[in-house]
Amino acid sequence: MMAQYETLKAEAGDALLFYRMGDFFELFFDDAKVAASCLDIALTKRGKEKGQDVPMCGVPVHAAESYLAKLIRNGHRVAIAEQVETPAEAKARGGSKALVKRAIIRLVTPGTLTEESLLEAGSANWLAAVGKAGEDYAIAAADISTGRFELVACGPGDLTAELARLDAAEVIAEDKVPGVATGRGQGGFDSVEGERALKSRFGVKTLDGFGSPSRAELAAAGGLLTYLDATQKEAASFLAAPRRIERARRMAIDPASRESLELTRSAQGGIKGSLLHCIDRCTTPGGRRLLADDLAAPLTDRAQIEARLALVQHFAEDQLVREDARSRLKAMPDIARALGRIVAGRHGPRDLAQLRDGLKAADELACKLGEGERLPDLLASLLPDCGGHDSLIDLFARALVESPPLDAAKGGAIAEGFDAELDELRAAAAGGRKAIAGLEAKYREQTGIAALKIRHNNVLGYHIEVPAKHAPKLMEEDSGFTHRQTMASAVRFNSPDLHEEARRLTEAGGEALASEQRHLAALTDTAVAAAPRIARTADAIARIDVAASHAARAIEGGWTLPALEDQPCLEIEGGRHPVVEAALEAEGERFVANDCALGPQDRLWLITGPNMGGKSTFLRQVALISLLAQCGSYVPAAKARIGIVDRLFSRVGASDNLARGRSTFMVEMVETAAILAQATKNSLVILDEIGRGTSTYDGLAIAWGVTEAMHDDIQARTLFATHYHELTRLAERLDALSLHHVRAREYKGDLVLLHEVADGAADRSYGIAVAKLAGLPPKLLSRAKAVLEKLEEGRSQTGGIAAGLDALPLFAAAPEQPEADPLAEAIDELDPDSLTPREALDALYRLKALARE
Ligand SMILES: Nc1ncnc2c1ncn2[C@@H]1O[C@H](COP(=O)(O)OP(=O)(O)OP(=O)(O)O)[C@@H](O)[C@H]1O
Repeated sequence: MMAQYETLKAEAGDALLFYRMGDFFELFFDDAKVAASCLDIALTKRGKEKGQDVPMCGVPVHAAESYLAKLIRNGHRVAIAEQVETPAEAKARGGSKALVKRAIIRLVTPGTLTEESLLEAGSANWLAAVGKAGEDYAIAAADISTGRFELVACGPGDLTAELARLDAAEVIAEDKVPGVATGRGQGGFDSVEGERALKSRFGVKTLDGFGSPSRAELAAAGGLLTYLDATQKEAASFLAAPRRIERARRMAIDPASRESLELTRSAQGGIKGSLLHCIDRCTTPGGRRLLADDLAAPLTDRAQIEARLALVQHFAEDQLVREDARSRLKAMPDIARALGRIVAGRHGPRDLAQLRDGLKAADELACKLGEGERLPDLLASLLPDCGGHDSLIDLFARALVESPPLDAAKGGAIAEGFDAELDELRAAAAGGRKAIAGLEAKYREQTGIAALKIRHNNVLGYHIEVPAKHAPKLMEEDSGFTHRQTMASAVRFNSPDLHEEARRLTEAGGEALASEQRHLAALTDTAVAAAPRIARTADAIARIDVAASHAARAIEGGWTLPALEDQPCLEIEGGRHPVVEAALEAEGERFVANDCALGPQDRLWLITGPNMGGKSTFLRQVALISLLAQCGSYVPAAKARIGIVDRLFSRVGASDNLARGRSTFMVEMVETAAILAQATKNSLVILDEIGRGTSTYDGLAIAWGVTEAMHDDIQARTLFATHYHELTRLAERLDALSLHHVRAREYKGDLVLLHEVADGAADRSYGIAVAKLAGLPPKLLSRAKAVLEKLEEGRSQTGGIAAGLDALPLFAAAPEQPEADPLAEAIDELDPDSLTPREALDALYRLKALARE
């Protein structure tokens, strides 16, 4: 057995090996130690290897899924080694000592799950493979729980952003990829292999239909498909045809910006407190997954965005349509995930019934939605995808009982009347059960033992059981009963009649079960054959759900339909931060709405004001409103006109993140450098106190430089919140920069924060007033005030830290013209092709002389 174990373990590599032994999966050696501590189960030992105890632990097969879930969540991969023959087969093959054959039937990894219990209903579960060809990178991503398959080409610099968008459960690559934590794949990361694998999986002769993927994309697809084959073994995995994602048609958001805007996860790491949680009013898990996708990748194509918005408007403006659609959606099963399990062969009869019910509901929803007049184009294009499954629905409706069992093992999934032969077998089995009940009554009467029972167990099958004290009667030779087993308090018997009835019953039952299995297999085949179409239906339903969710959220929050523009403008009236507003509402407080107006003439807002005044909130709300609009959602504002944003950057100064122990001044600078390198005229940049994580002089100098660069070179729409009041001097010189502040008032010695954004710079910083709000001791505060007065006195005498800046040649930011270089000019004038050897030698002497000068 150990030899067999070693072979399988070698195949499993770094995955934990679940070695099937009877009703348990056992783990040995280091695997056992790792699993026992992760699962908090007992570590025991079994036998010896080279004189040492062999550590062992095990989990029962029937409960294996929950243990698997825990291991996977903790970052482990698990190889499942099953018995692939029965002990009887092993005996027949190799005698009584023969070892049952085992084989790894699946490698369970975070990115290749299909089981309901191992997945989160509302999030996609991506496996991403990184491919490379020359300097080009690409990602092939698959979610086999729903069949989605994407190819994305990207440069080395965009890779992390793209992986952050996917938020993959597992990332694999052939070699280490800079800046990305990846697992080892199973090879196949080359374009030739990728092309072959794609062609063979989708049965096509050319890849033109998939938009002719690049070499890097093919390499990624090759690695991905090889990994799926290696982990899924014999089981199929469902993949729709690959979709090539054009990055240019999505808003680029780098990982740091995603984090700082808390799009799909809050700063604490949970979904609560994130934008996604705040806007999600989806009623289906598929809708919820698509909403998360949409938020992670807002569009940049105006027509596409407007098409989505028109669908939301359709639902927003008609309460009846919206509510009817939402209540229908709410009752729909998750057909995408059911399909994933069916194709993988890890399903039960209930999954087939989910398809039946889901597809029927989808069809009915489509009919209902189709009744409306003047349907939005997007809806008109989605409706046909919702239907077309009539024959499958009809077949499944006839074949399956209303609510079939999870598991096919005990039968009872196929409906009565579907197959006359099956009905007969079932009737025979039922007759058998009745006959046995009749026998029980008959024997009680015959023996006069009221406590006589006919029971069933796996060892004896059907048998007669009487309390021990009555046993002698049945033991008599001519009693007609045969003794089978004596226990402490009861004795068990058989009888020829019972034996005969039991045989008939078992036979009929067994045949009925086999017949059910055949029907279920045929239904499964039908579903698998229709998989691509069913997946399209699931996609269409998800899109409808997302639109209805946006509409419901908009009505709930009084949101508005944004207008989109191709020019880089950004005009928001009465904008609100949806997450902060919801948090305030929960405490019975009111959010103060604010306006923002950025355009080519006024594209950089410098915002000052007291701590806690609402600067960060304002910055983020502007970013979130733009992002929501480009996802195709209404926005929390009274009015919004949004010029399409190609890239969104959000940076928070170092000290804001120090609590999490992640950000340092260095990271802040690296990120600022990234913005300067990547932002364009059409980007939206949000800088929250950049430069404050270092000494005042250095910080101000950097903030100053960044402001100038954003204004003069990048020219992106920018909001910059800062405590460096000295920066406000830039307003005099930079045309497209304007000053704003969050308002505060001191009332009877206390600070009142108004959270209103107003024009002009803040008059003072109110730092000490905020410290008072925070409850610093009065003695300390009066000392701080005294120090401040001294400092301010000093500032008025010397001009403060920004003294001397007025003398700075601000507009000499461009490097000065270098002095003319006669030597370079002389070399430049030479035309080597037209020189004779003699002239060339002369030229050389001339140049040497020039160099000496
Ligand atoms: N528009 C608003 N209406 C009502 N309350 C608000 C508003 N904006 C912010 N607040 C409240 O003020 C708190 C602080 O806001 P925020 O973090 O944006 O301030 P800040 O000016 O960036 O502060 P700091 O300079 O210390 O980082 C928020 O948590 C919120 O409770």
